[in-house]
Amino acid sequence: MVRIAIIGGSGVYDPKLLENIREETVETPYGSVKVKIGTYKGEEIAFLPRHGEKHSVPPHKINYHANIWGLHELGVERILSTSAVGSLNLDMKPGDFVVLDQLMDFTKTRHYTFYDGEDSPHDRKFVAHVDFTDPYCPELRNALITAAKELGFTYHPTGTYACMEGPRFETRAEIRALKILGADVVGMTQCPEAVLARELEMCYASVAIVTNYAAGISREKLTHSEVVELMAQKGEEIKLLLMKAVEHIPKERRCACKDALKGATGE
Ligand SMILES: O=P(O)(O)O[C@H]1O[C@H](CO)[C@@H](O)[C@H]1O
Ligand SMILES: Nc1nc2[nH]cnc2c(=O)[nH]1
Repeated sequence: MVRIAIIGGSGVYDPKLLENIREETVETPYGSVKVKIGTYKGEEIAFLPRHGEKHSVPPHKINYHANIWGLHELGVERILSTSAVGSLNLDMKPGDFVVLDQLMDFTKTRHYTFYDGEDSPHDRKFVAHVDFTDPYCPELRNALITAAKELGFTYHPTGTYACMEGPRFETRAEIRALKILGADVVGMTQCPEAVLARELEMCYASVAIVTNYAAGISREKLTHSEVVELMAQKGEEIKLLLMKAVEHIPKERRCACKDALKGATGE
């Protein structure tokens, strides 16, 4: 049974961190999803690159529902992900790791839930309003923080992520507004990925890697190539961090994530 999955963001396209890799295609009510499954220190781990192996899928077109449902079908309970972000916080410099603890959703065209009542394309045809006060699993956050500490990486134990629709980068005015609202970093993929995991009672956490200062803070033009370039430079560290974090994931789940649907459906 595969209990742990890694979702790779921009710059994290292959599971070179795993051994004995096989590929599985999982059919879901939202379409099929290809997942690579390998082992790390005897533990089976699933890996999927959210933009596809060749970064062919833009953030607003990712099939988040198939990805999360597919991992759930495999028996995954814990998801670690990476997110390349722009920083609004001068203390969070390019190359720094940020273990996200909060998010704000400014996306516009996405589909945000598995629970569409009668319209749901599966047998979960109920209404559900999950608690999302703390959108990230505390146990997975601790595993990431402990790993970053042990590896001596420059990291920030908390950070608020503003999720924008994209695929364009932000205007100066949008970053000014997001800063007033308390965002530390900005990206385009945490929503709905994080809440869909919560809706299936899976633990989810994301380590953000700052690739640039955000629009208006950076003096340079923002480019995706700069994002991918910095992620490539950090590739080895990201691999080490994820695998060290896997070692620190408790076998038993004592977090609230596993009971997310309790009370959410009004039953
Ligand atoms: O969040 P990940 O998947 O790391 O990707 C980030 O990198 C892209 C911008 O360069 C956007 O898709 C943004 O969300
Ligand atoms: N939205 C957004 N996503 C990013 N990913 C990496 N850098 C950025 C950025 O500046 N803005």
